[in-house]
Amino acid sequence: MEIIKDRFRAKAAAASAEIKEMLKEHGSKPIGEVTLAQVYQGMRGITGLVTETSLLDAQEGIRFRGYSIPELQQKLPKAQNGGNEPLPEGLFYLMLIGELPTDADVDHLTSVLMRRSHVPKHVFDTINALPLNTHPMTMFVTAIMALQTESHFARAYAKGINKKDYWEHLFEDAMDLIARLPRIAAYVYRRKYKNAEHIQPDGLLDWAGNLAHMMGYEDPSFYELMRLYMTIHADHEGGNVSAHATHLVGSALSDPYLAFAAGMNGLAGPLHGLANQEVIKWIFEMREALGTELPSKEQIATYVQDTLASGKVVPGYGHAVLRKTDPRFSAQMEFGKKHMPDDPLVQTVWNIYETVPGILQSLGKVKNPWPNVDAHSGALLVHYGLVEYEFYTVLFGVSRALGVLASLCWDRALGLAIERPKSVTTELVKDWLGGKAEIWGDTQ
Ligand SMILES: CC(=O)SCCNC(=O)CCNC(=O)[C@H](O)C(C)(C)COP(=O)(O)OP(=O)(O)OC[C@H]1O[C@@H](n2cnc3c(N)ncnc32)[C@H](O)[C@@H]1OP(=O)(O)O
Ligand SMILES: O=C([O-])CC(=O)C(=O)O
Repeated sequence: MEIIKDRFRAKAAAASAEIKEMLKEHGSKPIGEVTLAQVYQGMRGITGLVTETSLLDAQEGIRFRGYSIPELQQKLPKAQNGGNEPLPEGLFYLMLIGELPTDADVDHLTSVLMRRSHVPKHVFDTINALPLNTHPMTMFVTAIMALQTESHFARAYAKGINKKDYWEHLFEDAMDLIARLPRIAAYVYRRKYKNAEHIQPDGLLDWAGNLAHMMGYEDPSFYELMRLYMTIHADHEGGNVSAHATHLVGSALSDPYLAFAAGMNGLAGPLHGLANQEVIKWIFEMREALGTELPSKEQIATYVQDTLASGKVVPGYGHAVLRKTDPRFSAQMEFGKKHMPDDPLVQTVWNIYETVPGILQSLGKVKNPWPNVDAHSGALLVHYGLVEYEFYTVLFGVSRALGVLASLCWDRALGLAIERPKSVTTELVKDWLGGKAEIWGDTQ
């Protein structure tokens, strides 16, 4: 039995008992009011979910179990050969268990993931059956679905299991899936862009380092970037599209492969995770239109105005919850200053940062004019030669697995219910406004 599962069992049992008591005493306490506008506008600001792994503050940004990104960069274990960036395995441990891991905990987790990382041949055959022009996110999700044959949870459920034991089987799937994703992502990358010349995993490397290695990158600072990237993209509390979709589908007791694939289909949307590809595409198009590698701030401003005038969003800017510069953007900016301060593409990202917020602010309707995580990531990747921007969201997805699958373990361990909010028709809303109907659902 792996130590991490025993620790999770103990933590989840204690939390479950505490929540039961809390609900017994306070379950009928109102938590807020909902306006009609919120119902029509993406439920923004409605508290309706519990997610233990991280919490987002509109001003400060994300905290994972209470720790900010700079704190994690300081406190999480690093790669042994002089690494400076946190190992994402450590973040996974923190999100799952709720405590900072020791170096030994992370070492153990790395070896557990390595041991579970085998991907069956039919998954590769499934990827190979897709036409080469398939988007990498479609290949990635298709491979995850093909891997569903391996679900312990689905097998156990078909045989018949006690509700109390759901999480035990789900946990196995979550660990297996996280272990296998770097291999799948690297396979997609090399099939689509590197002549299908695949690279075997290196049993001595950490989870993110191995991903870099299997993709064919050998620069140690790219390994460091992957460790940082996989850490900062992992979780963003529960209401974002990928986390919410995973949670929602998992609430029907669809196994973790099915639930995670649903989350990844959401991540593939341009207003969510696909924005990282859109950002770099937009910058490349701008450079081409202006005929320069390093557009001036005035040129950028004009290009932004043109983008807005054509009815498009400026990718990488704005956020549904955040109201300041995303600390994930700042962490990447720090990385850029340290490793590639003179790179013209990275400098362009910084010049855009000085130009766009003022313009968006002047529109008067954009609630957050500041950059999000996706505004920066692509430029760092291009620096190391990873220019195939359609692949970027796959990297985001590998990282996001850590948060949403840790959360799924919590969902089942806490016995959370199938998600099923009430919806209404506009017809009913009009009747309600006219005093002819009630609108609330059964709250019991
Ligand atoms: C990992 C992530 O998912 S981070 C987000 C990645 N997505 C992007 O970067 C895409 C660009 N940004 C956006 O489209 C939005 O800011 C979102 C989707 C992130 C948030 O959406 P919302 O919460 O609805 O934003 P908000 O309440 O500020 O929107 C109000 C108006 O401002 C517009 N707006 C918001 N951001 C931008 C932007 N970057 N460029 C232009 N207009 C924008 C909205 O489209 C909306 O316009 P409308 O009233 O004409 O429909
Ligand atoms: O929180 C959100 O809605 C989007 C986001 O930044 C993420 O999921 O990382």
